[in-house]
Amino acid sequence: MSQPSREHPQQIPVVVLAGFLGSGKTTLLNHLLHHGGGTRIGAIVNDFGAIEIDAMAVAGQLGDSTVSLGNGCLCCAVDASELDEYLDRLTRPSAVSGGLDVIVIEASGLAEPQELVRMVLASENPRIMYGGLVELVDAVEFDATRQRHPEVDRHLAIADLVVVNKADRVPERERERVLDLVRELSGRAAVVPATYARVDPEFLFDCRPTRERIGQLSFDDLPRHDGDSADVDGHDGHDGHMHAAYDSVSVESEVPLDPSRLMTFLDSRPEGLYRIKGYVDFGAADPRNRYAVHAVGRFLRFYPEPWPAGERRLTQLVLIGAGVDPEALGKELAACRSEAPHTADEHSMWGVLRYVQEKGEEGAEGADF
Ligand SMILES: Nc1nc2c(ncn2[C@@H]2O[C@H](COP(=O)(O)OP(=O)(O)OP(=O)(O)O)[C@@H](O)[C@H]2O)c(=O)[nH]1
Repeated sequence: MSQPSREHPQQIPVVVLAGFLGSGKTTLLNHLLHHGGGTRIGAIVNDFGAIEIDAMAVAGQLGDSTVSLGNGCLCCAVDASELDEYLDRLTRPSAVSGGLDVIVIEASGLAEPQELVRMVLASENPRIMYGGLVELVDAVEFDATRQRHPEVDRHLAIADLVVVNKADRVPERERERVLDLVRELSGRAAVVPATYARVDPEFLFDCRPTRERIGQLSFDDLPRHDGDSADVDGHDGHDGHMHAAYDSVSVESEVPLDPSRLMTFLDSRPEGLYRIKGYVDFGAADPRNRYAVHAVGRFLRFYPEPWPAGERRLTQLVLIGAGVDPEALGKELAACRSEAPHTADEHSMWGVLRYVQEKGEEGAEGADF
């Protein structure tokens, strides 16, 4: 979307990637990393939850050009000077050989995008420039998300690019309806449908020089919502933010989980438990693979993948929900630990395998968090 101008050839565009929980932000970031056509991408990954699942999912692909902001919501967890520190790290001439072409900040699914944009605009780092806001929309969940979070409309209104994702999961007429609605709400943004966030990377960053962005946001363009007294650093009351209503639980276990117990837990998960992500170790039930797990609303999928060599065998899960009892959820998950982690029961994985994607059924890029 944005490109260093001739006057500031070394300025690196910083693109903010936002969108509600599970809409496909990490999938898009991974897509860009795979299909960026040689563009050197730095990433700042922010997660809501104490275990950095998203950072793990992109780690290894970026080497020293990724930094992770850890627990909490970017718009609250750090102030502009802290963000600057991360940007400095990525833009230091020695940081990545040859330098980066673009930096992508993957916001937590509960972030307030305008706060992030403000932070980038307020950055004192002369080597960066604001490169635009990309909003991901889950086409399946869009109506329900808007109902629960009317502020989504406000987020779309300041976006530069809206990717209406999961097109594969809605019939064509429904897709067109959502696209029209998003176009109406987002005003000046380019709106593109996508499956597995496969959009042309050129939508986000220009691989060739000098295309100046038209109508780039400035502070004045950023709407201030009711009660928003944010200063330039983006510090304000956070009561109206989406994350104020959400709780997250992080669970880590060295004892493998019992597949049947976990499925009982997942099949009866409470309505408000909107998002689950992480990796599960089923121990002797499948010693070769770890299972990436994703739940978004009522959608559930497991993605088996061979344990990386030398990786500690751990289950790491982050659960995010509204109106849930984090302590009770933690206890329920703890009760899913296997009592006989070294004994395999050949039937025990059946429940899990129902939720494993068939080859060719979904995106070829597999488990993208
Ligand atoms: N069917 C389908 N699934 C998708 C698509 N895009 C992403 N997914 C799946 O949706 C789930 C969530 O995707 P992520 O990329 O992790 O979403 P996210 O926005 O980073 O999630 P949070 O970090 O929790 O906010 C994963 O299981 C993805 O594989 C799509 O276009 N179609």
